[in-house]
Amino acid sequence: MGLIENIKENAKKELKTIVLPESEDERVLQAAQKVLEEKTANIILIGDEDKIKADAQACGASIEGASIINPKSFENIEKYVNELVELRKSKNLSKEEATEIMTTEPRFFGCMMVRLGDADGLVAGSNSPTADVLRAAIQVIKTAPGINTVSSAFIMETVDGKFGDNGLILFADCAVIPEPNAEQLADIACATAATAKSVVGLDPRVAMLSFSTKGSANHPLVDKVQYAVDLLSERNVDFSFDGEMQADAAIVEAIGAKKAPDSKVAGKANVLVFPDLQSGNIGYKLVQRFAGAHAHGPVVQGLNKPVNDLSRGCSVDDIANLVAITATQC
Ligand SMILES: CC(C)(COP(=O)(O)OP(=O)(O)OC[C@H]1O[C@@H](n2cnc3c(N)ncnc32)[C@H](O)[C@@H]1OP(=O)(O)O)[C@@H](O)C(=O)NCCC(=O)NCCS
Ligand SMILES: CC(=O)OP(=O)(O)O
Repeated sequence: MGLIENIKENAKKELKTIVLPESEDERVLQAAQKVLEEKTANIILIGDEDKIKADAQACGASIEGASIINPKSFENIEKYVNELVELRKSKNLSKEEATEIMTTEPRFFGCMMVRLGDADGLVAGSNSPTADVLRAAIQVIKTAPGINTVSSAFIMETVDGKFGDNGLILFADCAVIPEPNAEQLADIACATAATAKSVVGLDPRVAMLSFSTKGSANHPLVDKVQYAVDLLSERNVDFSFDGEMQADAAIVEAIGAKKAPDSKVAGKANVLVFPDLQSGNIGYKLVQRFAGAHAHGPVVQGLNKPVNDLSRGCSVDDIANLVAITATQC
C-alpha cells in the first residue's frame, strides 16, 4: 500500500473533524466531496450556507454531509471572541477588534474551533498565502508545551523510488522560518524527524544541508549549519543526523561515500533540513515540478493542535490527502 492509501486507512479508523475555512475555493468544495466519499474525516466548511451550496452546485461538488458554520450567525461567537481577547491581552486587542477578526477571518475562526475542541484539525492555504494561515495558527493554537519553534515539512513522494526510503523523503523547512538560526535549525531537525516517524513511519536519517560538505567551504553560513549539528549532538537526540553536507552527498550513495566517508547518513538521508527558507521553498518546488514528485504538505510542526497549510498551486487531491494526514495527527 502506498503512503497516502496507508494514511487514509488509518484516518478511517477513528473519524476526526477537520475544518476547511476556504469554502470560496471550488477545489476545497471538490476536496470536501472526496473526503466525505472516502470517509477519511468529517468536514466543517466555514461561510454563508446559501453561498457555499450555490458555489458547490456550480462546480459540481456534492457536499452533502458536511457541516456549514457561518461565524456571523454562530451561537457561541461571544465565547470565541472572549478567548481571542484573552489570548491577545498582551497586544491590547479590544473586544471590537476580536469580533471583527472572528467574524471576517475564517482562518482565525477555524483555528479557534480547533483550540476550543469544536473541531480536531484545520487545513487551509489553497486560497491564501502561507503567512496568513501560520499567523492564525500561531496566535490562536500556539506552540505545543515545551516547543519554541513552529516549522514545516513536505513529505516528498518521488517517482522512481531511488532516493530516501523507497522514494519517500522529507524536506524542511520549506514554509515557515525565513532565516532560521542554529537553534531553530536544530529544532526543525528534531520536529521533522518526529514527523518522519509518526506520520510516514520512517526511521529518520537527517542530513543538515549546506553548500559545503564537512568543511569543504568556509563561510559564516556554513558555520551556522555546523553549529546546528553540534547542538543536535548536545541534545542527545534519538535519531541519526549528520552535516553539514551538500544535497548530492546526502542522497547519492557514491557521492556521500566520497565526500563524507565516515557518515552514517550521507548517501542515504531520508530527511533533508535546508539551511533557510529560500533554499527550502525553491528546492521543494523544483523537485515537485522537474521530477514530478508529489509534495504533501506543508505539514506544520510544533503547534499544540494540527493545522496544516497548502500551496496555492494545490490540486483537489492535494487538499483531500492533507485532510487525511491532518486527521491522523489529531
Ligand atoms: C510565520 C510568519 C507568518 C510569522 O510572521 P509574523 O506574524 O510577522 O511574526 P512575528 O515575528 O511578528 O511574530 C509574531 C508572533 O509569532 C511568534 N512566531 C513567529 N514565528 C514563529 C515560529 N516560527 N515559531 C514560533 N513562534 C513564532 C513570535 O514569537 C510572536 O509571538 P508574540 O505575538 O507572542 O510576540 C512569518 O515568519 C512568515 O511570513 N514566514 C514565511 C511564510 C512564507 O511566506 N512561506 C513561503 C511560502 S510556503
Ligand atoms: C508552501 C508554499 O510555497 O505555498 P504557496 O505556493 O501558497 O506560497
